[in-house]
Amino acid sequence: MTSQPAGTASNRVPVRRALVSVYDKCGLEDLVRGLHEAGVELVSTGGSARLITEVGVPVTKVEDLTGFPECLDGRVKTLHPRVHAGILADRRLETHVNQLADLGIEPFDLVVSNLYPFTETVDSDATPDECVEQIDIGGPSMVRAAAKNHPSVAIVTSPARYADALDAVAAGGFTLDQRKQLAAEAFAHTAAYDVAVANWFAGSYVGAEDGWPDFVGETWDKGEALRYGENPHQAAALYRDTAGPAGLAGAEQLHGKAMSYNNYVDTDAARRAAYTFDEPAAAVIKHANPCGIAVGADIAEAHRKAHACDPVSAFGGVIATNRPVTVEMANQVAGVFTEVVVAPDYEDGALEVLQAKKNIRVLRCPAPTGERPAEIRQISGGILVQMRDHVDADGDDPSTWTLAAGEAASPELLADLAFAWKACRSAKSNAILVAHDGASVGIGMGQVNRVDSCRLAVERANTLGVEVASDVDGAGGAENVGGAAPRRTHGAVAASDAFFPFPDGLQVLLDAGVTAVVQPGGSMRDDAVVEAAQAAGVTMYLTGTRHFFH
Ligand SMILES: NC(=O)c1ncn([C@@H]2O[C@H](COP(=O)(O)O)[C@@H](O)[C@H]2O)c1NC=O
Repeated sequence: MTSQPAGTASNRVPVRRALVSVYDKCGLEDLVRGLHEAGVELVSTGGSARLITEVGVPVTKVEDLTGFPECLDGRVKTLHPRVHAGILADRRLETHVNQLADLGIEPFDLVVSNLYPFTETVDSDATPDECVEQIDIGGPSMVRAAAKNHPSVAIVTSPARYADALDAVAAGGFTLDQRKQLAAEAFAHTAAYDVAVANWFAGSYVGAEDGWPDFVGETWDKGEALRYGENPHQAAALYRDTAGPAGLAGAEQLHGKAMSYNNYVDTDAARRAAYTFDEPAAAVIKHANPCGIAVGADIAEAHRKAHACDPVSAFGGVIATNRPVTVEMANQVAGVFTEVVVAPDYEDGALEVLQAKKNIRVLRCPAPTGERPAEIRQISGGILVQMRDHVDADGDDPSTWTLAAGEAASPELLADLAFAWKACRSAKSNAILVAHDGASVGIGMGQVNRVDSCRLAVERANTLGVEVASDVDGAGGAENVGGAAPRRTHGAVAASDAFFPFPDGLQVLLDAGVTAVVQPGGSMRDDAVVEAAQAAGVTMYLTGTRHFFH
C-alpha cells in the first residue's frame, strides 16, 4: 500500500477517462460535450454511445474496449473484466496499478450510470417477462463497483449532478468528500432499486397465500433536519418515501417558519379529516385531534363552521382544506392565531392575506392520489401493517345502514348523520362526534371509555361554541350567541366510532337532546342500547362498520 491516486492536496483525482452508460439520457448531451471540452476520454454502451456520437463527441464503444459484442438483447454489455478491473482498481495500491498495466487495462476516473426503469415498468401494464427484463444487472454492478472504489473513482447516478460533475472536472477532479457523497448516493440508488425489485418479487410476482408478502422493503430520502421532535430534547428529521407519492412530506411551503415535527403530525391529521369529504371541507386540528370539522357551500363557510365548533382550541391550530383557500377564508384565518394552513392551492390574493401574518406556516399540497394502500406503524422490534381505513368502506353509505330505533331520518337528518359518521373517523378513539348542519359541534375523543367521550362531546358542545370572528356562524347555536350558554346538542345528531357496550354513554347523548345517532352496532348489549334510543324516541342507525383510529 503506497501511493494516493494522482491528485492534489485536497485529494482531487483528475478525470481523464469516463464510462458513460445511462438509461435516462436527460442532460447527457451537455455533460458529454463538457467532458470532451475538458479533455476527458469517453467510453460508452450502445444507446448512450449513439447519442454521444450524434452530438459530435468522440466516444469508444464499450464493445471495442472489451473486444466482445453487446449480446443477449443487452443483458451483457459492460459485464467484462476490462470494464470492471478499470473501475475497481484501487489506485492507492501499487499492486493494483501494476496489474492494470500488465493486463493492458486503462482505469476509469468517472462512471456515469443510471438504471433501467424497473418501477415504471411494474407500474405500467407490462407482463411479468417485460418486468423481469427491466431488472438492470450490468448497471448496478458498475455503480456499486465505482461507489466501492470511491477513493479512486467518482460515480454519478443522477442527471441532477451533471453540472456539479463538470465543475469538479474543471477544478482538477472530484475531492474525496465529493466522491464519498456521490458513492453514498450511488448505494442509495441501487439499494432503492433492489428494494423495488424485491418488493415486486415477494409481492405480485411470487405472491403470498395470506396476501402479505414475505418481504416488505421501504427506502427513504432525507428531507430536512427538524428543530426537534415531539419535545425539545428529542432530535428529529423528515425523510421522504422514495417510492410513494410526494404527499405531505413533499408539500411546498409558501410562507412561515420551518415546519416542526408536531406541525407535520397535526397537518397530516388535518388533511386526513378534510379529504374525508367530497364537498368543500375544512378541519381544524390540535394534537392530532379535531377541534372542528365541517363542510360548506364553499370553503370559507366550511372553515367558519369548523372553527365555530371549538374556537377556544382552534387557537394555535392547524387548518386543512380540500379546496383552494379563498380570500374570504384567508381573512377569517388571519383573525385567529394559526400554526399551519395546508390546502391544495390558494386563490388570487388569498396567499397575500396569509403572508401578512408573520407566524403562520402556509403549505400547498395537492389532494392525496396514488397513496400506498397500506399504512405502517412502528412497534418495538417490528412494524404493524394494515390496509388504510378508506372513506368508502362497507357501511359508510347510509343506504346500507339498518334503522334500529325511531323513525327513518329525513334526507336532511340523514345527511347530517352521514356527515357525523364520516367526520367521526378523524377523532382518536373512543370517538363521539355531535354534529349539526354539516359541522361538528362537540367532539369527545381519546378517552379510555365511551361514556367519558359522550360526556366530553356534550360538555364541549354546550360550553365552547361562541363566536370569535365577525361573521363566524355558531353552527347550530346561533340563537344562543351573546345569551346563555348554547346547548348545541339539542336537536343535533351524534356518531360513535364503535358500538356502545352499554346504554350509559348513549344515555348521556339522549339526555343532552340529540335526535339521531349512528353507530356500528354489534355489542352483546345492542338490545339494551337500541331500547334506550327507542324509549327516548330517538332515531338510531347501525352501520355494521367500525372506525377505530388510535
Ligand atoms: N448488462 C450489462 O452489461 C449492462 N451494462 C449497462 N447496462 C445498462 O444499460 C443502460 C444503458 O444502455 P444504453 O447505453 O445501450 O442505452 C444503463 O441503464 C445501464 O445500467 C446493462 N444492462 C443491463 O443489465
